[in-house]
Amino acid sequence: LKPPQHGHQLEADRRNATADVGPSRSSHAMVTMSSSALNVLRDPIASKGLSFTATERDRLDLNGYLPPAIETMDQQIIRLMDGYERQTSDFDRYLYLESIHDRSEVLYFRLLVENVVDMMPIVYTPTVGIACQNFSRIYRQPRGIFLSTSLRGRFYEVLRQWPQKNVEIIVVTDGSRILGLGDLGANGMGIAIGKLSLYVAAAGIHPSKVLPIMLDVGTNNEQLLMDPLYIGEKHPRLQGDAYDAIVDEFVSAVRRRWPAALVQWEDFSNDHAFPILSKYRDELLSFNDDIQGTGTVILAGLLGAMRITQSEWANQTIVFYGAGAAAVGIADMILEDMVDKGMSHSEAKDKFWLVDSKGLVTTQRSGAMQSHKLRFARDDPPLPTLLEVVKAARPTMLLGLSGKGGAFTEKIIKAMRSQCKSPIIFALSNPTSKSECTAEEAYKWGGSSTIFASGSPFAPVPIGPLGIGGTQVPGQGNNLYVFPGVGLGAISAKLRTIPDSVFALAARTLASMVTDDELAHGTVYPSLTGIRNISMHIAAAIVQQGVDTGASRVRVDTGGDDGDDKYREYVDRRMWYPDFAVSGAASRVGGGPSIIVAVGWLFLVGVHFIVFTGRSALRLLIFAENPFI
Ligand SMILES: NC(=O)c1ccc[n+]([C@@H]2O[C@H](COP(=O)([O-])OP(=O)(O)OC[C@H]3O[C@@H](n4cnc5c(N)ncnc54)[C@H](O)[C@@H]3O)[C@@H](O)[C@H]2O)c1
Ligand SMILES: O=C(O)C[C@H](O)C(=O)O
Ligand SMILES: [Mg+2]
Repeated sequence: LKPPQHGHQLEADRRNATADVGPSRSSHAMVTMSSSALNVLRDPIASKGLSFTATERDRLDLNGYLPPAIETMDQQIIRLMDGYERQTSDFDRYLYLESIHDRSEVLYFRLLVENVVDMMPIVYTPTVGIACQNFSRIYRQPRGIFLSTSLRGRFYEVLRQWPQKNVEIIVVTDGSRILGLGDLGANGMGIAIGKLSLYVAAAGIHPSKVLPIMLDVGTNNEQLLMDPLYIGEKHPRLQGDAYDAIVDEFVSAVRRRWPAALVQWEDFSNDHAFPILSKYRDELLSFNDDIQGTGTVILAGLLGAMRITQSEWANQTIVFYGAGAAAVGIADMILEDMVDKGMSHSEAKDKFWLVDSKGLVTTQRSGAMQSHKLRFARDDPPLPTLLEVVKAARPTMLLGLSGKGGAFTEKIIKAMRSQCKSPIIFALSNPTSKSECTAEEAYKWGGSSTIFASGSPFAPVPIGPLGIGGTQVPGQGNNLYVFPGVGLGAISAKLRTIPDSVFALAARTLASMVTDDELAHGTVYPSLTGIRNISMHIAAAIVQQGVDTGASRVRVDTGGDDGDDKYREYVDRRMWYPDFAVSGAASRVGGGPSIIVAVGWLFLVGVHFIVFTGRSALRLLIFAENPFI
């Protein structure tokens, strides 16, 4: 995010301004006045825009730099919503919201919190995908940190200069696999920014404590390399030792600068995603969102689906279309849950059928196979197409993680339906254009008892002519339900690392928050309107587990009872709500004066105390001498 300016820094600017050497004495006064006042107005964390009060305007020399109107936050929100509603495309809405983000973090996040269902698809998938594809073209001003090949050896120096001492959450990408859109190089910064918007809006992390980082090691995207407007390093991606050294330098720099911060690895191609996760997960507070966050959210959704069909793992056969980071992350989580619930490892593994671009993932395939796939390879003969796999496996669950839009064709879904009463179909690839099928297609071809979820949102679908059969509400099977709560929990508990048990716990917590009514509509995820509550519950469960197992470095006073509420209160208190009253310039800039006021009060109370006790003592003395007074 933009380097935040703190109250004391703003005050210092005001004082230093008088020492400015201007071209002439008369213009000097003007320059100094305007620069300090404009610093306040242009600081996206401190600025309150038209909500600066008359007193604040006097104190901060803002008079004349703002129009006379003094507005409440709600009035400002009305104006911003009016502008939002005038935008004619989602991409324009994205640009509009980002322009607010750059001017006032508080207003931007208030808009997101109040309009989460409408605005999530704008700042996040699917629109963030368009933003990433065009990131170099829409680039206006700095946000976050670019650690690029040309800065090798200086990463710590760059992080040290970042003005925020207390960064809590870092989302880092190397841009190599942005959603299902492939290698977008430095343009992938848009995804880190989008994820962090959710950390703030959905988990209440303060905007000054989140930091998007782009590890720009080049790109293999020819179009970008040839684009004169491309903002990233214009060379092919570093590989092998050179790549590893960059990641290593990044990790060392973060650990030195912000040892307690959490690092979320985002959208790394799977050749790096798995090795990075296993190399650093025990030495850095970190997790991979695409592997672990996705595994968690999909496990939760499938547990919900089994509540609808009143079945259990023993009754399931699961076909994965795509056998990369996300698919294997999900398979791992399901496998663990199956074993946890009493199945043997081999019994559980037999439930999985993974399909990649070459067909069924099987040990009988010739040539080398990536180790993450090998773990789930079957011993069956090769089957080249998804349709053949569906016919052979007879799945009850079909999960799309291929990045291949439209891959779940009518034939495939109908073949599944002919073998199973309530097909569970999750088309999870992002953005919408990469979804393996639409919600409408899933219900149309799979029947009205189909249970559907998708990575990017789809609108509810009416059932039967004129919707007489009610509506099916597709759930959004997206890691957005998980990473904000996991991050919030990890930093609230001050964990050192994030073990697998945290994700299993997050999945159970999320699954438990789906209501029977939601399930009755075929929705396996709770409504997004409650996302802050969901994040809070996940985080509280993580803190509680951390305290119980000794992994947490905080203590929570539970008052002797089992303490669920106390953990929720503890987390809830940490969550920031976008409001000028608690976070605007007045409270920050007013830090100095309020200390003076507090000291003044203490002084007066002290004087009163001395005078009163002195007077009483005097009276007592006199009374003792003369009992008739
Ligand atoms: N919904 C979510 O929360 C979520 C989370 C993570 C990833 N995803 C989506 O999942 C997709 C894959 O992500 P990933 O990290 O696993 O990528 P990945 O590159 O690691 O895996 C992609 C897999 O799909 C296979 N594949 C590619 N083209 C195919 C084709 N034509 N037919 C069959 N298989 C094909 C590849 O062989 C590979 O196994 C992306 O679109 C991403 O947006 C969604
Ligand atoms: O970014 C998302 O919407 C989900 C996921 O992390 C993805 O890579 O697709
Ligand atoms: Mg991702």
